[in-house]
Amino acid sequence: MGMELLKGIWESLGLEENDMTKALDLHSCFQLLAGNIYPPCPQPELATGLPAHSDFGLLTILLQNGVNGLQVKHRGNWVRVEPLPNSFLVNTGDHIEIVSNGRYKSVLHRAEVNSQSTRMSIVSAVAPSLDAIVDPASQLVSDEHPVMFRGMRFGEFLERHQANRLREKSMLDLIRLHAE
Ligand SMILES: O=C(O)CCC(=O)C(=O)O
Ligand SMILES: [Fe+2]
Repeated sequence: MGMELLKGIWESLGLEENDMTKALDLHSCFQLLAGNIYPPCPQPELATGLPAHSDFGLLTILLQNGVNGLQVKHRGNWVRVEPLPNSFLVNTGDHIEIVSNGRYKSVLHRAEVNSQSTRMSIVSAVAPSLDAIVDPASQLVSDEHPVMFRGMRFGEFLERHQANRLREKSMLDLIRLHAE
């Protein structure tokens, strides 16, 4: 499913699927499956489920147990995302922002808790191969669109990500070459 979605994204950017599969070594891509559990909290207004962050990787595919909690930042405001029954929610990750030279943005999101129900989510991340050096696709760099990020081996990005606290889009800021 991730690969089908990526195909559409490459197409929307005018990139060749084969080129991207090769550049990011997607035949041995890094995939991570993680589960989050948010038990009911007696004072939800004093607690955070997950602080605001963007995900590493290209896409994250999220399955929720039908309990509200996810919020995304949209035009400066936090917006609640209602889980739709029998659906996956897909977030764009930092590496789509890097590869697309900023055409796509990674989604800033957070999870809140509530006092009534346990919330659960399962996250599947689709990311480049650990040894792939991820940098903006050369076809998307021009005088009007100067290169926005420096290249970094995905494995190194991940190690640094794991060593840091989740904080907004701080990982992208580490490799950003121009202020937005
Ligand atoms: O629980 C959620 O809805 C979000 C989980 C999440 O953002 C993450 O695990 O990165
Ligand atoms: Fe996330």
